[in-house]
Amino acid sequence: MNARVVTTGDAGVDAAVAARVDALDWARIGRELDANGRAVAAGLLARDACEALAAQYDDDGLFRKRVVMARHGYGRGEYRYFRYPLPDTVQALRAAFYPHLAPVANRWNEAMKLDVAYPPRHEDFLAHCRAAGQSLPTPLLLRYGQGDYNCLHQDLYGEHVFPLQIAVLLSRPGDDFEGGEFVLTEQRPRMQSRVDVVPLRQGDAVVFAVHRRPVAGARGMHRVNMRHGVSRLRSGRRHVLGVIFHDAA
Ligand SMILES: O=C(O)CCC(=O)C(=O)O
Ligand SMILES: [Fe+2]
Repeated sequence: MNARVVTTGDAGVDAAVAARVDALDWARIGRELDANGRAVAAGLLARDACEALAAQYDDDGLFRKRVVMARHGYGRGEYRYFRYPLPDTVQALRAAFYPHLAPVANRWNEAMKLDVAYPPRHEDFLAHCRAAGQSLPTPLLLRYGQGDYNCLHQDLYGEHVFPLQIAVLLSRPGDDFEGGEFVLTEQRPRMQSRVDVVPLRQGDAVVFAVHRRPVAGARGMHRVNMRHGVSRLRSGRRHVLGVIFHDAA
């Protein structure tokens, strides 16, 4: 955990989340990310933690910006970007996931012949973002109601991009909402796009590619372009926590 970012101070929350993230099967997650551009960490957050996070949506003081998706053609539903300092759980997740994902990101960039290397600590990567004018926090909470959806997109906020991000489903599919599936699409060179529906339960985290990832083909490595979104909710209400590792300009 870094000392630079001031949090609201529950060291127990930070330590428990960090321990849980460190205990994930990172070899499996790395293999699945390489193979499919996404991997699921099941049961990352307990039900009470999910409900506490979802309830934060109405706490105006926690956020720097609210986006009503329909106003921008992004979909239907809304989301809010947290302000710094991030709530403990969000800060702990961001700081704990990054060091496990940086080696995957570096491997991908090497495979794609992209001349960018990510430092081992998130705080050092954020310093690069800030030096390029990207200093606004990007972690967000999303809220969807009946009929809402999130169009396919990529969360790019400037020159500096960390190629993986996570989303944690905070609501219970089948109980709190119906529909609202997390989907990824993969656009391959000179081919039609492929869709991947990622089934999630409450508390599951999906780690996924933000924009480009390397895929081994018959004639060597090529880049595919990824997008993610959410299919229409048929009923109920769905909350998600999104953790993006680069900051925004
Ligand atoms: O609601 C979702 O599952 C998708 C959230 C999303 O687009 C994000 O976290 O960047
Ligand atoms: Fe997104």
